[in-house]
Amino acid sequence: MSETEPQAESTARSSETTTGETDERIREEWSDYSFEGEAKLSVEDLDVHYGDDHALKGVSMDIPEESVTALIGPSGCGKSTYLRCLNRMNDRIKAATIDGSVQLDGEEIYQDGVDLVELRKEVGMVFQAPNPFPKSIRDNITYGPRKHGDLDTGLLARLTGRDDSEDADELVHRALEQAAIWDEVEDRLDDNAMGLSGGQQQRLCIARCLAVDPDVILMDEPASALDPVATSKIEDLIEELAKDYTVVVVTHNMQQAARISDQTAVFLTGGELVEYDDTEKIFENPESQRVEDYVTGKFG
Ligand SMILES: Nc1ncnc2c1ncn2[C@@H]1O[C@H](COP(=O)(O)OP(=O)(O)OP(=O)(O)O)[C@@H](O)[C@H]1O
Repeated sequence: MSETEPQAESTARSSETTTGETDERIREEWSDYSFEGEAKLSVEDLDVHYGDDHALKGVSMDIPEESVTALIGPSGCGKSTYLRCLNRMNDRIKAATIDGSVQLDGEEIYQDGVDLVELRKEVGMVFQAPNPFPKSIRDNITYGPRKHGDLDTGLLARLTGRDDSEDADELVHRALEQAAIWDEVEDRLDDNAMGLSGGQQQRLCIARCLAVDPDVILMDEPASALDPVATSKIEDLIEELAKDYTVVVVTHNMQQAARISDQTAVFLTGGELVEYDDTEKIFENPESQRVEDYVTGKFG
């Protein structure tokens, strides 16, 4: 992980780097951006329109497995739109038209016949505001696996006499432990999740996402509604999760992106991905003047 903090002062740069033409050159250069390990997701020429609004313009980038990729940029530049394309959540938005390609492990997710329930199981999502179900902590965790049929309960289980409670208990323990919240809730698993603090609720939502055994976890500003202590726990957790999962996180907080991510993609107004590189490079020595201005706080 990068220890880098955003630079306080910008270095002098040629004015020509502010032109669109030069941004194009920069994009061509980093389109060869190479990282260690395999690409988990490969995005090619992704365009999204909401009606006449062109929200994402020809975005191409590969996302490496088992690492943290941060998406940063000013409000409205298309970060959440991009994130939602990675598990086809934009399909739910009537006005959205999506063109281009997204491959997960080399398989096109935008081809006909893709099972969206399976896809969203493999590519899970955690939202900005914690959104636990108004059910017990235990039921929040077992809900997904039951829905996907991974825990066989109900009529069939009763008829066959099969008792899956042990499996369920193991699963609940594992997911809560992985989300670093087990110690805080182990003696109140049957309490309503709505009684947890905001930070605990968000870690429960992460545990709920982990319970269905995803490969990729998409996070849309997962700590923006939390206080600094709860935020720090989520950041630690994200770094820990990246040992086993591919994490893609949208954040407005540049220090956070610098602290927790391995690579950073900078989107700027108009839905363009302007630069994508190792996080250290983006924060210490970006190619684009516009990116430097953004990460040093000159605009945005
Ligand atoms: N459901 C929607 N219907 C219509 N337009 C939308 C929808 N969602 C986003 N947009 C538009 O698409 C553009 C990109 O929005 P998006 O939410 O992806 O940006 P963002 O970078 O994530 O913004 P923020 O940082 O404020 O969350 C904006 O112009 C926004 O108004």
